[in-house]
Amino acid sequence: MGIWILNAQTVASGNEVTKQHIYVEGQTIQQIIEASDTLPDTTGHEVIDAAGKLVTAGLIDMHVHLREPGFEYKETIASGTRSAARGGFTTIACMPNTRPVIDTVETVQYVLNKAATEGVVRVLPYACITKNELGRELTDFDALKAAGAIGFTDDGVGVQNAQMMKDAMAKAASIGLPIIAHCEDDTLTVGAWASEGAFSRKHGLKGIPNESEAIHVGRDVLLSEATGAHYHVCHVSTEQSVRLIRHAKQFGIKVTAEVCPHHLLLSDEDIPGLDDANWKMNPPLRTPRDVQACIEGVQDGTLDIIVTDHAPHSDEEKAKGVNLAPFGIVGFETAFPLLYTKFVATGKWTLQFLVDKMTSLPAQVFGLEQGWLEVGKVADITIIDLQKEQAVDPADFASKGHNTPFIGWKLQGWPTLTMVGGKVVWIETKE
Ligand SMILES: NC(=O)N[C@@H](CC(=O)O)C(=O)O
Ligand SMILES: [Zn+2]
Ligand SMILES: [Zn+2]
Repeated sequence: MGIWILNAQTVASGNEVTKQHIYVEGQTIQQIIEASDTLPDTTGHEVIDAAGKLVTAGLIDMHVHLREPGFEYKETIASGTRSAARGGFTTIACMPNTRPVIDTVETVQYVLNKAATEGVVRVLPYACITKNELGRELTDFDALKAAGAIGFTDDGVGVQNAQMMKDAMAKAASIGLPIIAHCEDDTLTVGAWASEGAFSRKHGLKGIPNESEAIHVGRDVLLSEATGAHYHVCHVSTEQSVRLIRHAKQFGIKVTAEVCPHHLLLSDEDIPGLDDANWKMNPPLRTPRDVQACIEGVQDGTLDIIVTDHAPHSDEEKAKGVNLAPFGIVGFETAFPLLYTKFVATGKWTLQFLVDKMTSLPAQVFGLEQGWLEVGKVADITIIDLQKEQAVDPADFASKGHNTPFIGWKLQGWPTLTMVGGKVVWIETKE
């Protein structure tokens, strides 16, 4: 007994879709056939009617915060993976800035065990570059890799010391895992939460300058060149970083990069004022010129993939005001609709371009086997209603976090079903 997904609209090329029937048995896609008037014999099988809907490989998000262990009031592996499933994601890579941080074999195993027992999508853990993310001493990369870590990052903070980063890259290169870098020079960002730009000037705030990010990018592409490490840049937000990454790629340096939907869609000039911390995230919303540079970076491949940096915080924390509230916004449940509505429905990107940025390209960058809707591949599948229009309402989120600046945005392209390894883990129920 298997599952037939009938009349699926799958991405052919560009904006073209093909109508296909997909047969899943066990954990695998067993058959994909061109849809004709005669339906396949589905006797004895489960049937999912996908007529009129887009069917893609499950979305992949390589930068998320699940908050467990330690910050279960913000999110758990159970709630975070449900939120991911609702956003159409089937594989997610989680950041180690938990409490305790993920810097030991035991903590990596804790995340993997929780994900296996309580999670509904695939969870790939990153481990810290330095113990406690303090930047003083490298973690045991060999042991962490053996425990299941897929890369190393001190996300939440930048690695301030160049020698430490060089040692980390040399070690990572020797065991074939990437360094995933939150790029921020602390000496340039103290006491600031908004970008240096029209908003910070208007309100007389100290601004976070673009160099605080780009200085690390520049340093680290050189360290990547020197060590041969795969260097992946987190949440790129500035024109200067895009330029440096583009340049490094031209020299054959093994650098890849990610960008978040909010850095492609919002600038500091959109921040409504000083009383809503849902506009506070790290890196901050930059100037319109940076937004444009990030869009161009995505379009020419400088920025390889799109990630959410899903960073849930409690309503109480976010209500503390812009100075005291923590940095971060949720992302799983709005990412695809935002990008589809603002870039594909407007004709700027093709459907194929967006889907690749969220499926096969992250798979390629990180060497994952998921990410393709093909016979013989694992049945991680997302069904999306491109016509359905709905306003963003955080009350609908499966995430414990409601911290989004996109409240009320009318969007199209909402996921309706998510399948992981042949098992439906989320399905839209009609209200
Ligand atoms: N992005 C954020 O604003 N916050 C992240 C940390 C991070 O991604 O640097 C968090 O952990 O809350
Ligand atoms: Zn970060
Ligand atoms: Zn992050």
